[in-house]
Amino acid sequence: MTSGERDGKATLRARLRSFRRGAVMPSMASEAPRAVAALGVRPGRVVCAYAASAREPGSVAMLDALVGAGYRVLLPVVVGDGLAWAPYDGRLRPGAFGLPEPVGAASALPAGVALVLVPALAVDHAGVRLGKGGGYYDRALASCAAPKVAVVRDEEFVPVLPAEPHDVRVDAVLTPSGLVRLPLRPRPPGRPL
Ligand SMILES: Nc1nc2c(c(=O)[nH]1)N(C=O)[C@@H](CNc1ccc(C(=O)N[C@@H](CCC(=O)O)C(=O)O)cc1)CN2
Ligand SMILES: Nc1ncnc2c1ncn2[C@@H]1O[C@H](COP(=O)(O)OP(=O)(O)OP(=O)(O)O)[C@@H](O)[C@H]1O
Repeated sequence: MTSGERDGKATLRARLRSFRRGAVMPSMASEAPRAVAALGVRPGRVVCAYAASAREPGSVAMLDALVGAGYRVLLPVVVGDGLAWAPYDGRLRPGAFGLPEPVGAASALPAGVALVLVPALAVDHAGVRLGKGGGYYDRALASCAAPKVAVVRDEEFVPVLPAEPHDVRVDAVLTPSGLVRLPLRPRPPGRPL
């Protein structure tokens, strides 16, 4: 990626962040457990989620609803330039970047994770995800085999985003309108939607 393309990613991130300022974020409390179940994940399995900030779709209600649906929920904890994972037990405290973090002991991503809900600023039709720019999720999920589902607002599911080789593609996108498996198959030329 050239420095121009990198600037493009940064500009896009700034625009997407300002687009969220002042907007009401969806709680995703009903959508998230429904999507996890729709992807075939049974109660009792481990689902990685995230504790949303005020400017991200998602909520504590989403985490409680996942627990209520019988999933074992893990949340990320920033450790250096990596992520560790700790169980969500109903308690959160302020962590790195002012984001809420779980209170219990954190460890490496365990084997047997059934699905990962991933925060994003935007996702494209190919499954390319634009995050906050720290590269945390790209590093943490580089060798994670579980399906990855990015959670964004409807307007943030867009046709094309800039992609780099290290960007971990997501397998689906969840918005308040529902779950869409990715990549979306391109339409044959000349065929209308
Ligand atoms: N809810 C949530 N949890 C998450 C993430 C996320 O995007 N959302 N992460 C996703 O990777 C990881 C944390 N990574 C982050 C990377 C950058 C920034 C960020 O906003 N950086 C600003 C400065 C923030 C500040 O200190 O004021 C910046 O770099 O400009 C936040 C989190 C793990 N946990
Ligand atoms: N697998 C990786 N190994 C090493 N460095 C990486 C890896 N993935 C990302 N990075 C580093 O992280 C930087 C930021 O990556 P990128 O712009 O894709 O972040 P992002 O996906 O938006 O952020 P996040 O994953 O935290 O939400 C990259 O420039 C790169 O240096």
